[in-house]
This record gives sequence, structure tokens and C-alpha cells, in this order.
Amino acid sequence: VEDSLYQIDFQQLFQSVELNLNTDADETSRYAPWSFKPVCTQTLPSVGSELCVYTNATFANGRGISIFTTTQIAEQTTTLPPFNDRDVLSPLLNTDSGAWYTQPISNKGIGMFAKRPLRRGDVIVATTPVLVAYSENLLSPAERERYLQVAIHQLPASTREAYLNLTTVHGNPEILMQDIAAANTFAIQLHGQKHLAAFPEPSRINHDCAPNAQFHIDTATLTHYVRAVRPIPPDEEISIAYTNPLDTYAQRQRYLRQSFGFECTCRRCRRGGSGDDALDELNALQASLGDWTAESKASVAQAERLIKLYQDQGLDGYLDPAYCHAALMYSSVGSVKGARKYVDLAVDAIELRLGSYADQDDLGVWKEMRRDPSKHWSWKARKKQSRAELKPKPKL
Ligand SMILES: C[S@@+](CC[C@H](N)C(=O)[O-])C[C@H]1O[C@@H](n2cnc3c(N)ncnc32)[C@H](O)[C@@H]1O
Repeated sequence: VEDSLYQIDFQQLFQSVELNLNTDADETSRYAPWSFKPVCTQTLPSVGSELCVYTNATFANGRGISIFTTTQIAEQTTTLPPFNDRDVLSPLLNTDSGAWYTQPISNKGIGMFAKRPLRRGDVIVATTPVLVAYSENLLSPAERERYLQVAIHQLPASTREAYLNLTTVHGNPEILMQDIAAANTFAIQLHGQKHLAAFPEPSRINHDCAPNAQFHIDTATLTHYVRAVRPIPPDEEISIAYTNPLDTYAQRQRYLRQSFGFECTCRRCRRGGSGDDALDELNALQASLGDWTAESKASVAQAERLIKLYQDQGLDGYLDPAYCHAALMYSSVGSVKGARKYVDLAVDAIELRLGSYADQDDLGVWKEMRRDPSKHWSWKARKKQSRAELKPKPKL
């Protein structure tokens, strides 16, 4: 019985969509900037509003976008630059940048590979989302599925195909839209609310705990960027981390198994729990370098060792804390050259990892330190300490 009810509701939703598709320009412009009449849930008490499917079929040069969210968030989203000024979207966006190709890879489904040599910082792929969905646990899976079906159905045909061709976690055709979303979406904040966003091209990038690429999402332009974090030769697989690579082996494995249903067999994971020794050393070094008391054992050698550890672990995209520690360490012993070198590397690494999420105030402080390390609080701080330590203790 439930199945047939589900079918009827589903058909009704689609009928309204089809009707809208056949309406004349006046009718469609009634919902501008949306291409169709929004399809909405009941008011959801804990959200304080209904959730509706909003589709703009011409977004990003005809790629289209469907957003399942509250009326208020949808309205706020339409004030974002890409809804108002085509020129803010780079012409390279959503196009084949010539940097990658996809092909099947054993035990991982499809993967993305480098087509040409890539340097650290190169943008590999930049895309806008085709689906953005409010992250909620309020609708039943069957209900949620119906709205997501409308969202996908209303997209231009090639975009719809791109979504439907993506892989699933469970292989459950009853909730196919959600199953695809589970395997492929990235979390994105829209007006302070967590949403899940699907970007079909970078969705082909597999996971590695020592990834050679990193992604960040610029929420102002709704753009997902994937950039190389180390040189990548042609035909090497491009990888990103689905989980925090600084977590322990067991934590990483648990998360990947539970959320994505696969066992990670990357180089770091093949070492099993013994690979955590490097993380322990890394944490101990960071604790030591973060110790600014008179008893601190922090040294330049420790800072250099910390950087090498990150690099040896393949954590090239996560080097910013190590570079920050090194910049402070060199400053603290009065080395302008060392401080400047590592501030430059730290700023570059922060911008690479966080993109538009990088804290501008924080970056401003580092850049200020670069201009004149001697004005920074860390300047000769450890020298003063060691001098203080050398001084005979006053007799009580
Ligand atoms: C975002 S998709 C990546 C592209 C996917 N391989 C495909 O065929 O479209 C995520 C899914 O890819 C697979 N996957 C990703 N990284 C993997 C890895 N390191 N080992 C095995 N499977 C992986 C898992 O099935 C996961 O749910």
C-alpha cells in the first residue's frame, strides 16, 4: 500500500513539474529567478518554515542548479554574485580544464587522473553545484526522495544525466537521489545553515589519507575548487581526503567505512595502527613548539623535524601549522630570514587549504609579521627566555 501511495504522490509532483515545463515565458517568469513553481513541504516546526525545491535552469551558463531549502535561504542565495552577474564566474568554470580525465580503477570504481603535469597550487577543476540540499533529519527518506527527484528532474538534461551517473553508497534504487548524495556531496554553509552540495566532476575524485589535492568551496560564488598540493605527474590518480588525515588510523577507517562503505588501503592505511607513531611524534612536537614557558624545550631543530614529518607522511596540504610553528620559532631566536621564509610558506599553505574561508585577520597578522618580524610578540622571545634561564636565580 505504501508503495502505491508513494507512486501516486510521486506522479503528482511530476505532473506539476511537467505542467510548468510547458508554460509560456510569462508563466515561468512569474517565479523568477526560478524556472519553475517551487515545490514545497509542509511547514517543518523545528525549521520554522517549509522546505522547497528551487531550480534555476540557466544558472552558470545553462548548467542549472536546484536548491532544496527554506524560502528565506533561497531568497538570500539569489543575492549572491553568480545569480546577478555572469562575469563573476570564471570562463574556465564547469569546463574541461584539460588538467584531468576519468577512468575506472581497480576496487575504487571511477577515479580522476592528471592529464598533464600539475604544480602545487594549480586549480585542477572548478565547478558550481547542480544540487544543494538543506541538511535535515526531519523528513522520512521516502518524502525527502520525492523532493530530490523533483530537484534533479528539473535540471537541464545533461546536468541531470551527470548527477544520475554518479556512484552510490548502498545501491538502493528506492532512494537513489539520496544514495547518490550520500556518496558524492560536500558540506556547504548557506547563510549559516549546513547544506549538502553535489558537484559531479570532482565527485569522481577518490579518497586518500595523504592526498595530492585539496578542495575548498567559495560560498560567495558557490564554487568548488580542487587544487594540487604537490606536483602531480601525468596519469597519477588525483585524490582528496574525505576524512581528517590527522585522525588516527582507526578513526579514519571507521569514518570511511560508516559513511562511504569502503576500506581505505592507501599507503598510510597499509601501515595500520603503527602509522599512528608518526602522528604521536607530530603532536608531541607541536605541543613542545607551542610551549612558551621558561621550561620549554622548543628548538629550531624541532620545527624543521615537524615540517619533515608532515612531508614524509604525504600531508603536503596540511603543512600550515608546521610552517606557523617554524616562523614563530625562527622569530623567537631572532632570525629575520627564517621567520620571513616560513611566514611566506604558512600564508601560502593557509590560503591553499582554506581558500576564501581563510581568516583574513589571522592572515593580516602573519603578513604584518613578515614586514617586520622584530615587532612581533615572538621576536627573540626564546632568546630572552634562555638568557633569563642563564641568569643566576635570585637568592631568596
Ligand atoms: C565521491 S565517489 C568517488 C568516485 C567513485 N569512485 C566513482 O566511481 O564515481 C566516493 C565513492 O568512491 C569510492 N571510493 C573513494 N575512495 C576510495 C578508496 N580510497 N578506496 C576504495 N573506494 C573508494 C567509494 O565507493 C566511495 O563511496
